[in-house]
Amino acid sequence: MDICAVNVLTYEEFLEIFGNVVEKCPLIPAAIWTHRPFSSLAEIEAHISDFIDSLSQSGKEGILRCHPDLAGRDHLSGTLTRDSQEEQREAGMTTLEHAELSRLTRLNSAYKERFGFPFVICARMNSKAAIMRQLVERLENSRPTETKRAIEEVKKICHLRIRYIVLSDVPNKL
Ligand SMILES: NC(=O)NC1=NC(=O)NC1=O
Repeated sequence: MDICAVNVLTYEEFLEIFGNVVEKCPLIPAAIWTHRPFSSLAEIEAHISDFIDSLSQSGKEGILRCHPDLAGRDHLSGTLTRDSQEEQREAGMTTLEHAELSRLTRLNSAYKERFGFPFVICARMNSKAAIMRQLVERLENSRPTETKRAIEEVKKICHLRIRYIVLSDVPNKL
């Protein structure tokens, strides 16, 4: 799907395809629809990034809270979105040993306790070991630093989801 094809989509088609590029935040593509026609996919990503950056701290935390834990409740209950399910599978989150799962669950809880939002990382860009390492390291961050860091990960996830949509031409449903 090239940018010309994107620009002729109706709003409903655009939301159907791009609605989940930021996990469970269809408001964001709904909002940047205003800026069409887009000159490139990079421009779509730039508008999404600008929208996120314009949010208050609580708005940014809201986006982070829309993300499912890695190997967490949504994964265990089979209610992950298709995107998250695929990303978590690729990062080895669905084949954790019992001890690995226990440690990840404990660290995820400690992280959420400290920051009030879940640990978010672009799973497709990290191995299982790298994810665990980052979780331990980022637990030590200040809240402002960690909010910024987590939002950077949200943008990386968004970037890969948009690329996947364009390259695979597969509609992106919630
Ligand atoms: N808490 C998370 O980092 N979740 C996720 N990262 C991804 O790349 N996909 C997810 O579901």
